[in-house]
Amino acid sequence: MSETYVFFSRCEKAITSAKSLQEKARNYLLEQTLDGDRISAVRIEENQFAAHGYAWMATYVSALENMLLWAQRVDSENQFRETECLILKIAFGEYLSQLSGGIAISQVEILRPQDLGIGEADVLNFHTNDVRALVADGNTKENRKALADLLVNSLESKDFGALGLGDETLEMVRDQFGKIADDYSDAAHEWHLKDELIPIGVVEQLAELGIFGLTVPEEYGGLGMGKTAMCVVTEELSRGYIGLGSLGTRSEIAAELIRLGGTEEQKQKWLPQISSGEILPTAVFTEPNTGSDLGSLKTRAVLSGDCYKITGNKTWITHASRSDVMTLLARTNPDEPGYKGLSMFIAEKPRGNEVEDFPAEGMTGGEIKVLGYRGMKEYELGFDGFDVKKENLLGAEEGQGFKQLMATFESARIQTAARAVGVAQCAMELGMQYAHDRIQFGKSLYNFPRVYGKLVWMVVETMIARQLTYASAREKDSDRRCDIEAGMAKLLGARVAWSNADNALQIHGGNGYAEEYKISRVLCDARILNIFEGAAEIQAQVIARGLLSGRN
Ligand SMILES: Cc1cc2nc3c(=O)[nH]c(=O)nc-3n(C[C@H](O)[C@H](O)[C@H](O)COP(=O)(O)OP(=O)(O)OC[C@H]3O[C@@H](n4cnc5c(N)ncnc54)[C@H](O)[C@@H]3O)c2cc1C
Repeated sequence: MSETYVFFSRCEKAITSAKSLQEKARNYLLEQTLDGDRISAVRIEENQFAAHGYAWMATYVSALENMLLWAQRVDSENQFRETECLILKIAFGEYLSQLSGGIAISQVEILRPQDLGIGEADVLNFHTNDVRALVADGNTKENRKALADLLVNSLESKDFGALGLGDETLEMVRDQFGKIADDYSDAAHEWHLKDELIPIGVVEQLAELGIFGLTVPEEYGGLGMGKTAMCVVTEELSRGYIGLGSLGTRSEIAAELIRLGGTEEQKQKWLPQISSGEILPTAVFTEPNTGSDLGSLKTRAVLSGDCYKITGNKTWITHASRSDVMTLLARTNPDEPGYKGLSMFIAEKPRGNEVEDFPAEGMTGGEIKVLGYRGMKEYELGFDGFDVKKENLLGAEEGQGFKQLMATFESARIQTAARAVGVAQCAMELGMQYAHDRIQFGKSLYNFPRVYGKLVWMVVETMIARQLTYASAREKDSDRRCDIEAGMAKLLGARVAWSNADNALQIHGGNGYAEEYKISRVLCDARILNIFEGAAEIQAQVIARGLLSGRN
């Protein structure tokens, strides 16, 4: 029996133990939250810390499962080298330890086993010989040092462990977009510092490469690629700059909305123009008093002749000025205060110009200055009798807006998870470069265990977040429901991006705090990932509810 085989089979058995632990937590939570045979929303909220902690626990277990699948795939391609072996060892050692020792669901909230009704005996049962062996030979100082030695030239070789994409086309796509990301890396920092829009020439270049229609079916003018390709492109562009990786986000949302919820006529009309990048969409959902609880939004749409008149306020609208069409969620039925009264519109608007950001009748707007995630700019918008043609009601049916939007959440979250992985990789690479260049106490920072230890963990955890993201994309590509998987990828990815950025800045010392250094920007860029596309608490809620109701 080969050593690799023994290792994999040990990982498999540890996953079985982790799943038993997860099952104990689930049973405990069901006891707390079941009202008859239904899960009670009120009781979930009363037990929110435990419920969200359970979501995190399940995310860790899924992460381990997907890491093992990754390793097996890589091994089948004869690419399971010492680097991949150490990544797997450290990942298993650390996450298994945290499962029974405590998971930081935020910097100030540590989930302990007892919070989920898991007693000492259960923890002892979890610590099987296999789990103990993996922890003992997991995130150890020897393994961290060995991996740090193997990664010493990674910035030149761009080899931070085999990705296991298993597809030559995807590898080529990755190379192509990776080069673009590298080419614009310096310019992007200038756009950020000057708080400028990404130059339109760059948008046009990316449009020509098809990023706006990547996943749109070919019959509607897109490239007809899967969500896995979307992840690869998004990750690489975001590694250069989150703004580049986010240019396609609103096109992806609009295209999904129209593809899944539009009439055939709407698909024929809008999808080709979105795919080519001829029109840039913006997503207009959030309101000043309504963010996470979108179902209660207030902006009204009243039918008057051939048009709906839109009245109300929206906020946090990305790329709003330089866009040509808004996917706009508004209330068509005032007697229905919940999500059932909402409808989605494909609202045309003129693009902003040098004189006016919003040269449209019935529409005003103002820029919101932000810490990071610049390059497209954020706006608050006011609508006062703004006209939207009746034919632009999505699906030609009122009251479907929230459902239509929910149907796009999986894809949007997978795309955001990929952005997070790109930002995490960027932070790690910046930290590694600085650690090599900076000499203190007569040697480069990379030589200190507390410095390479941070970097090694960044490499490992970025790979974990990446594999979870690819796994959710594969689920989506197989047409399976994957709201839980997408939520897990987004939840973990956002944390990894933030912790990588924070720790890479730490490695930069004082210089990291200077605007001149890219890591200062990456820290600000990374922070948003835990807030938009569903804040971390909302993702945890979705995951917990889904798992408690028996979906996985
Ligand atoms: C840079 C940026 C770009 C954006 N782009 C767009 C865009 O293009 N289009 C658009 O429509 N919107 C956009 N948004 C809005 C974004 O989607 C919202 O900020 C997000 O949904 C959170 O809503 P909120 O800010 O109102 O926070 P709130 O809903 O007020 O929540 C604040 C915090 O409270 C906590 N919280 C909320 N609900 C719960 C709960 N049930 N349980 C426990 N904790 C909870 C969370 O920690 C959350 O972060 C953007 C936001 C930003 C900052």
